[in-house]
Amino acid sequence: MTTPTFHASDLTKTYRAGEVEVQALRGVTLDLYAGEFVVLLGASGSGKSTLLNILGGLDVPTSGEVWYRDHRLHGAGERELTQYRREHVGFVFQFYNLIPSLTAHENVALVTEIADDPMPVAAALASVGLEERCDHFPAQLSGGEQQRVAIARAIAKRPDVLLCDEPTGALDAATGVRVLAALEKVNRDYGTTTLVITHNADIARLAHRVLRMADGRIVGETRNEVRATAAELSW
Ligand SMILES: Nc1ncnc2c1ncn2[C@@H]1O[C@H](COP(=O)(O)OP(=O)(O)OP(=O)(O)O)[C@@H](O)[C@H]1O
Repeated sequence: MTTPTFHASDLTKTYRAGEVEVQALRGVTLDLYAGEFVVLLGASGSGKSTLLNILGGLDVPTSGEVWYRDHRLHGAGERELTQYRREHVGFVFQFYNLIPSLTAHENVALVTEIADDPMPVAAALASVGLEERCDHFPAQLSGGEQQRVAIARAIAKRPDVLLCDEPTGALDAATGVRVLAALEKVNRDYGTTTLVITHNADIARLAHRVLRMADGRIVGETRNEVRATAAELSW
């Protein structure tokens, strides 16, 4: 077995708000491997975003270990986590967070200007099928197109890892399929290790591996011997 890209062991996360404690993760152990497309399913509140945020260096666990290759993420300081995110991780969220006053090209360029070895902006937009729309502002693009710009922005710095939290959550099915096709293509073309959180079990058919969370734990894991393509999905 190859060395995992991510290795997490017995992760817990407790949020405290005044007197109230919420145990968002209650002992998560998981390995993710280079080039995998993994879907993380689970009910609202089961801990999916918390886990994604810890893997992405946006948050730190309360206890347990989490490694990205030889980067120790548990106990890392803000500076190290910022550098880790900048060098290795692309994020895609439910809401695209594009800057309204910048064109699609300029939104992606914001990232390529500070990355070490970025792909050309036009190539990033072409890989999500938006080369013709580079001069459009977000308000001139559909929700699905805006999300594809967000994916182009996330991949333009050639991250090793793409972490996607409900990337189709705000989209209708037909539009969501095009966004998923873009994620599938990025995973295939660049070998980007991809983790997608969704409530939608149908989307799990795209994955190499499907993890299910409940109540702060991983409670199930399946592997798709035959993966569906995005075009075959409907919900
Ligand atoms: N910053 C925070 N402060 C306090 N509690 C939090 C915080 N973030 C998450 N939680 C709580 O931790 C638990 C897990 O939340 P999380 O967002 O990881 O779940 P989720 O599975 O991603 O849910 P959803 O599908 O609704 O996004 C929930 O009970 C949530 O209310």
